[in-house]
Amino acid sequence: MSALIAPSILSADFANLERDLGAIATADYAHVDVMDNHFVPNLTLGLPIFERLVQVSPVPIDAHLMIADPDRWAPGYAEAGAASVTFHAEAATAPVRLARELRRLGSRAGLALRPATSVEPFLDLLPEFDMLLVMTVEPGFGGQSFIEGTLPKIRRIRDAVSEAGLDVWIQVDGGVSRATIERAAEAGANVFVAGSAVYGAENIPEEIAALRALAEGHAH
Ligand SMILES: O=C(CO)[C@@H](O)[C@H](O)COP(=O)(O)O
Ligand SMILES: [Fe+2]
Repeated sequence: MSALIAPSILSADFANLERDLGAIATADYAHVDVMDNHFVPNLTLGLPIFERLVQVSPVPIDAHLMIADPDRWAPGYAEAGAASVTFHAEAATAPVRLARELRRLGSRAGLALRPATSVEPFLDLLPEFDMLLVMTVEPGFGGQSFIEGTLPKIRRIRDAVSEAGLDVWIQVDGGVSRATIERAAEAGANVFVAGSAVYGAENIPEEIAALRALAEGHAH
């Protein structure tokens, strides 16, 4: 499976989001972090801005919802045209019902796990999802360092997905850079979110290409 790169616009200039989406036109997705100051101690943007981002982005949008009550709010992001909507396992009341609703609305459905959340209770639900997101930092902020202790969870998901013969993508988010992406790919991740590494680079297209090449060198 090829490696997909999804730069996070959390590290973009919020006064120039259209320009900064244009800067990642060679990426596979634009990763949009929605934070509500309840599920995480930070606040970013909501549906009115998100709807415009979908309209102006040169690449499909991958929504990462760090919000309370995703059962209520997540379908709106699929209706707005997100290619993928990921909500947190810790926040959802009825994850299967919500995943089915997202798929019915035409979006891929993703389930996110904080670093300390075990995947075991969710393994039986893998067929209901298109992607599992393993947070490799505590959600809420960009620029944190990669938590190596999440690698066994990535391997566990990779093994469960392949044993079940499923095509569930594994995304990593947080602290992904040239220094860490190979270990995440080796463990089984195939979708790589990078905020500060991409937007902090001198040459953004070159950084995206370098991350993709490093990940593909270790892909399964
Ligand atoms: O979801 C989040 C943070 O909660 C991320 O998507 C960050 O935006 C990643 O930033 P870097 O760690 O790559 O700087
Ligand atoms: Fe994210």
